[in-house]
Amino acid sequence: MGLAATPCVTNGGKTTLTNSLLRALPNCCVIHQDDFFKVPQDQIAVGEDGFKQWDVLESLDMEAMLSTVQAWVKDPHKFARAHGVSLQPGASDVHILLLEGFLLYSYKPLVDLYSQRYFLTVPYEECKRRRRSRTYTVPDPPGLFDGHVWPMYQKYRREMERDGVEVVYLDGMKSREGLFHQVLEDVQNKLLNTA
Ligand SMILES: Nc1ncnc2c1ncn2[C@@H]1O[C@H](COP(=O)(O)OP(=O)(O)OP(=O)(O)O)[C@@H](O)[C@H]1O
Ligand SMILES: NC(=O)c1ccc[n+]([C@@H]2O[C@H](CO)[C@@H](O)[C@H]2O)c1
Repeated sequence: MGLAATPCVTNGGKTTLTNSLLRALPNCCVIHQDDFFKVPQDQIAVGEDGFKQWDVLESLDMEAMLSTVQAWVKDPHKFARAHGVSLQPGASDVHILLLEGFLLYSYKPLVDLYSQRYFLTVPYEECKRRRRSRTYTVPDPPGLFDGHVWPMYQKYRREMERDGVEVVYLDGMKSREGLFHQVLEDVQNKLLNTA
Protein backbone atom coordinates (compact mmCIF):
# COMPACT_ATOMS: atom_id res chain seq x y z
CA MET A 1 0.00 0.00 0.00
CA GLY A 2 1.50 3.34 -0.93
CA LEU A 3 0.63 6.94 -0.56
CA ALA A 4 2.24 9.54 -2.77
CA ALA A 5 1.66 13.26 -2.70
CA THR A 6 2.39 15.97 -5.25
CA PRO A 7 2.01 19.43 -3.81
CA CYS A 8 3.72 22.60 -4.81
CA VAL A 9 3.29 26.15 -5.68
CA THR A 10 -0.01 27.05 -7.32
CA ASN A 11 -0.11 26.28 -11.05
CA GLY A 12 3.03 24.18 -10.86
CA GLY A 13 1.33 21.43 -12.84
CA LYS A 14 0.04 19.21 -10.02
CA THR A 15 -3.26 18.37 -11.62
CA THR A 16 -1.69 17.68 -15.01
CA LEU A 17 0.91 15.34 -13.48
CA THR A 18 -1.57 13.65 -11.15
CA ASN A 19 -3.97 12.86 -13.99
CA SER A 20 -1.20 11.23 -16.04
CA LEU A 21 -0.06 9.14 -13.07
CA LEU A 22 -3.62 8.12 -12.32
CA ARG A 23 -4.00 6.69 -15.80
CA ALA A 24 -0.64 4.89 -15.70
CA LEU A 25 -0.58 3.32 -12.24
CA PRO A 26 -2.58 0.22 -11.33
CA ASN A 27 -5.12 0.30 -8.50
CA CYS A 28 -4.72 4.01 -8.10
CA CYS A 29 -7.07 6.53 -6.48
CA VAL A 30 -6.76 10.28 -6.02
CA ILE A 31 -7.81 12.91 -3.50
CA HIS A 32 -7.72 16.62 -4.43
CA GLN A 33 -7.08 19.08 -1.63
CA ASP A 34 -9.04 21.79 -3.46
CA ASP A 35 -12.20 19.76 -2.77
CA PHE A 36 -11.73 20.58 0.92
CA PHE A 37 -11.96 24.36 0.89
CA LYS A 38 -14.41 25.29 3.63
CA VAL A 39 -17.97 26.07 2.57
CA PRO A 40 -19.86 28.29 2.64
CA GLN A 41 -17.37 30.89 1.54
CA ASP A 42 -17.92 33.16 4.52
CA GLN A 43 -15.78 30.67 6.45
CA ILE A 44 -12.78 31.98 4.52
CA ALA A 45 -11.43 34.87 6.58
CA VAL A 46 -10.67 38.29 5.19
CA GLY A 47 -7.17 39.44 6.23
CA GLU A 48 -5.97 42.86 7.33
CA ASP A 49 -4.72 43.19 3.74
CA GLY A 50 -8.36 43.04 2.58
CA PHE A 51 -7.89 39.75 0.70
CA LYS A 52 -9.89 36.60 1.33
CA GLN A 53 -7.32 34.24 2.80
CA TRP A 54 -7.68 31.29 0.40
CA ASP A 55 -4.06 30.20 0.70
CA VAL A 56 -3.87 29.45 4.41
CA LEU A 57 -4.37 26.07 6.06
CA GLU A 58 -7.31 27.36 8.11
CA SER A 59 -9.33 27.79 4.90
CA LEU A 60 -9.28 24.04 4.33
CA ASP A 61 -11.20 21.38 6.24
CA MET A 62 -8.12 19.25 6.82
CA GLU A 63 -9.91 17.00 9.32
CA ALA A 64 -12.33 15.99 6.57
CA MET A 65 -9.42 15.41 4.20
CA LEU A 66 -7.66 13.25 6.80
CA SER A 67 -10.84 11.19 7.31
CA THR A 68 -11.03 10.60 3.56
CA VAL A 69 -7.41 9.43 3.51
CA GLN A 70 -8.07 7.17 6.50
CA ALA A 71 -11.04 5.61 4.72
CA TRP A 72 -8.70 4.63 1.87
CA VAL A 73 -6.07 3.28 4.32
CA LYS A 74 -8.71 1.16 6.04
CA ASP A 75 -10.18 -0.36 2.89
CA PRO A 76 -8.67 0.63 -0.48
CA HIS A 77 -10.96 -1.80 -2.35
CA LYS A 78 -14.07 -0.25 -0.91
CA PHE A 79 -12.68 3.26 -1.49
CA ALA A 80 -11.92 2.48 -5.13
CA ARG A 81 -15.40 1.04 -5.71
CA ALA A 82 -17.04 4.06 -4.09
CA HIS A 83 -15.02 6.38 -6.36
CA GLY A 84 -15.64 4.45 -9.55
CA VAL A 85 -12.04 3.21 -9.89
CA SER A 86 -11.82 -0.22 -11.46
CA LEU A 87 -9.19 -2.43 -9.84
CA GLN A 88 -6.94 -4.73 -11.83
CA PRO A 89 -7.00 -8.12 -10.17
CA GLY A 90 -3.67 -9.87 -10.26
CA ALA A 91 -1.80 -6.91 -11.79
CA SER A 92 -0.41 -5.97 -8.43
CA ASP A 93 -1.70 -6.15 -4.92
CA VAL A 94 -0.28 -2.74 -4.21
CA HIS A 95 -2.75 0.09 -3.94
CA ILE A 96 -1.72 3.67 -4.49
CA LEU A 97 -3.41 6.83 -3.32
CA LEU A 98 -2.28 10.11 -4.89
CA LEU A 99 -2.89 13.28 -2.93
CA GLU A 100 -2.80 16.44 -4.99
CA GLY A 101 -2.71 19.83 -3.36
CA PHE A 102 -0.87 23.04 -2.53
CA LEU A 103 -0.61 22.64 1.26
CA LEU A 104 -0.11 18.95 1.92
CA TYR A 105 3.03 19.17 4.03
CA SER A 106 1.85 21.70 6.56
CA TYR A 107 -0.75 19.59 8.34
CA LYS A 108 1.07 17.33 10.78
CA PRO A 109 -1.41 14.40 10.97
CA LEU A 110 -0.97 13.83 7.23
CA VAL A 111 2.74 14.49 6.83
CA ASP A 112 3.92 11.20 8.32
CA LEU A 113 1.41 9.08 6.43
CA TYR A 114 2.93 9.60 2.99
CA SER A 115 5.29 7.00 1.54
CA GLN A 116 6.56 9.49 -1.03
CA ARG A 117 6.48 13.28 -1.08
CA TYR A 118 6.94 15.30 -4.26
CA PHE A 119 7.16 19.07 -4.45
CA LEU A 120 6.75 20.79 -7.80
CA THR A 121 8.35 24.20 -8.11
CA VAL A 122 8.13 26.94 -10.71
CA PRO A 123 9.82 30.36 -10.56
CA TYR A 124 7.80 33.42 -9.57
CA GLU A 125 7.36 34.89 -13.07
CA GLU A 126 6.19 31.64 -14.64
CA CYS A 127 3.88 30.92 -11.76
CA LYS A 128 2.31 34.36 -12.04
CA ARG A 129 1.94 33.95 -15.80
CA ARG A 130 0.23 30.56 -15.51
CA ARG A 131 -2.01 31.78 -12.72
CA ARG A 132 -3.23 34.69 -14.86
CA SER A 133 -4.52 32.24 -17.43
CA ARG A 134 -6.69 30.43 -14.89
CA THR A 135 -10.11 31.20 -13.53
CA TYR A 136 -11.00 29.68 -10.20
CA THR A 137 -14.54 29.27 -8.85
CA VAL A 138 -13.80 32.60 -7.22
CA PRO A 139 -11.70 34.68 -9.66
CA ASP A 140 -8.54 36.29 -8.24
CA PRO A 141 -9.09 39.97 -7.38
CA PRO A 142 -6.35 42.33 -8.62
CA GLY A 143 -3.17 42.05 -6.56
CA LEU A 144 -4.03 38.69 -4.94
CA PHE A 145 -1.03 36.88 -6.37
CA ASP A 146 1.59 39.33 -5.08
CA GLY A 147 -0.31 40.30 -1.95
CA HIS A 148 -1.40 36.86 -0.73
CA VAL A 149 -0.76 33.79 -2.91
CA TRP A 150 3.01 34.09 -3.40
CA PRO A 151 3.83 35.28 0.18
CA MET A 152 1.82 32.39 1.67
CA TYR A 153 3.55 29.90 -0.62
CA GLN A 154 6.93 31.19 0.58
CA LYS A 155 5.89 31.13 4.23
CA TYR A 156 4.61 27.53 4.18
CA ARG A 157 7.58 26.34 2.16
CA ARG A 158 10.01 27.92 4.66
CA GLU A 159 8.17 26.25 7.54
CA MET A 160 8.23 22.89 5.79
CA GLU A 161 11.97 23.16 5.22
CA ARG A 162 12.56 24.37 8.79
CA ASP A 163 10.61 21.35 10.12
CA GLY A 164 12.79 18.99 8.07
CA VAL A 165 9.98 17.49 5.98
CA GLU A 166 11.79 15.47 3.34
CA VAL A 167 10.53 15.97 -0.20
CA VAL A 168 11.65 15.18 -3.72
CA TYR A 169 11.73 18.51 -5.56
CA LEU A 170 10.45 18.44 -9.13
CA ASP A 171 11.29 21.12 -11.66
CA GLY A 172 7.91 22.35 -12.93
CA MET A 173 9.66 23.95 -15.92
CA LYS A 174 10.34 20.51 -17.37
CA SER A 175 7.96 19.20 -20.01
CA ARG A 176 4.77 17.47 -18.94
CA GLU A 177 6.11 14.21 -20.41
CA GLY A 178 9.48 14.59 -18.68
CA LEU A 179 7.85 15.12 -15.30
CA PHE A 180 5.46 12.26 -15.82
CA HIS A 181 8.23 9.76 -16.67
CA GLN A 182 10.43 10.95 -13.80
CA VAL A 183 7.73 10.47 -11.20
CA LEU A 184 6.29 7.30 -12.72
CA GLU A 185 9.71 5.64 -12.59
CA ASP A 186 10.28 6.81 -9.04
CA VAL A 187 6.88 5.55 -7.86
CA GLN A 188 7.40 2.23 -9.63
CA ASN A 189 10.80 1.80 -7.97
CA LYS A 190 9.73 2.84 -4.52
CA LEU A 191 6.17 1.60 -4.24
CA LEU A 192 5.78 -1.19 -6.76
CA ASN A 193 9.34 -2.59 -6.70
CA THR A 194 9.28 -3.20 -10.43
CA ALA A 195 12.60 -1.56 -11.27
N1 LIG B 1 5.13 20.90 -17.38
C1 LIG B 1 4.39 21.95 -17.77
N2 LIG B 1 4.91 22.89 -18.59
C2 LIG B 1 4.19 23.98 -18.97
N3 LIG B 1 2.92 24.20 -18.59
C3 LIG B 1 2.34 23.31 -17.79
C4 LIG B 1 3.03 22.15 -17.31
N4 LIG B 1 2.19 21.44 -16.52
C5 LIG B 1 1.03 22.15 -16.48
N5 LIG B 1 1.11 23.27 -17.24
C6 LIG B 1 0.07 24.29 -17.44
O1 LIG B 1 0.07 25.12 -16.27
C7 LIG B 1 -1.27 25.42 -15.85
C8 LIG B 1 -1.50 24.86 -14.45
O2 LIG B 1 -1.44 23.43 -14.50
P1 LIG B 1 -2.19 22.54 -13.42
O3 LIG B 1 -3.65 22.86 -13.41
O4 LIG B 1 -1.79 21.13 -13.67
O5 LIG B 1 -1.50 23.12 -12.12
P2 LIG B 1 -1.91 22.99 -10.59
O6 LIG B 1 -0.66 23.01 -9.83
O7 LIG B 1 -2.81 21.82 -10.40
O8 LIG B 1 -2.74 24.34 -10.35
P3 LIG B 1 -3.67 24.75 -9.08
O9 LIG B 1 -2.83 25.64 -8.24
O10 LIG B 1 -4.81 25.49 -9.70
O11 LIG B 1 -4.10 23.51 -8.37
C9 LIG B 1 -2.18 24.80 -16.91
O12 LIG B 1 -2.47 25.79 -17.85
C10 LIG B 1 -1.32 23.69 -17.52
O13 LIG B 1 -1.69 23.39 -18.84
N1 LIG C 1 -11.17 25.90 -5.41
C1 LIG C 1 -11.61 27.04 -4.91
O1 LIG C 1 -12.73 27.11 -4.42
C2 LIG C 1 -10.71 28.24 -4.92
C3 LIG C 1 -11.25 29.51 -4.74
C4 LIG C 1 -10.38 30.59 -4.76
C5 LIG C 1 -9.02 30.39 -4.92
N2 LIG C 1 -8.54 29.16 -5.09
C6 LIG C 1 -7.07 28.96 -5.26
O2 LIG C 1 -6.76 27.61 -5.47
C7 LIG C 1 -5.37 27.48 -5.23
C8 LIG C 1 -5.04 26.06 -4.84
O3 LIG C 1 -5.32 25.18 -5.87
C9 LIG C 1 -5.04 28.49 -4.15
O4 LIG C 1 -3.89 29.23 -4.55
C10 LIG C 1 -6.28 29.37 -4.03
O5 LIG C 1 -5.97 30.74 -4.07
C11 LIG C 1 -9.35 28.09 -5.11
